[in-house]
Amino acid sequence: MRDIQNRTDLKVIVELFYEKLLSDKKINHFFEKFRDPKTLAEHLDILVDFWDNIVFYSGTYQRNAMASHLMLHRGHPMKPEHFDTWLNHLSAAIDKNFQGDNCHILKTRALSIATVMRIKINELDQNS
Ligand code: HEM
Repeated sequence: MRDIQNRTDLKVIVELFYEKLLSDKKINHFFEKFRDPKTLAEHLDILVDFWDNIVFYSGTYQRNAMASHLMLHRGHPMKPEHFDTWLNHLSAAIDKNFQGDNCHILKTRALSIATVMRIKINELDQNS
């Protein structure tokens, strides 16, 4: 198996990742709007930009992912088990087709961003 090399590879990963998220009852209530193919396609393009920026320093993602999730949490509370499920599906989607340093970078960054997100959500809950 080869390593993640470009945006096409990242697209393969996010497509499989979202198939997994949408078919898992433990987490799919967050993702219902992405059952619409056009909404999903637009979102996956944003995710490819996000990971392209992290793995290949492309400068393609200039939005605020943290703020989106803090807003999401108000309507759909994000619990520790949701983060575990999310991370497990991401790892599985990578491992299906790829292995190597870039896979490791992507997984490590996902875990560290998820950890910061959980801390910020916790702070938000304590201050409300
Ligand atoms: C429990 C875990 C998570 C859930 C349930 C979740 C769910 C979602 C949902 C529903 C959206 C769409 C928000 C919207 O457009 O209204 C979204 C966007 C996004 N998520 Fe997550 N997420 C989780 C964790 C993460 C983590 C850990 C990362 C990064 C490592 C991440 C990266 C992103 C990015 C980049 C977007 C696009 C934000 C934008 O529009 O710029 N997510 N997420």
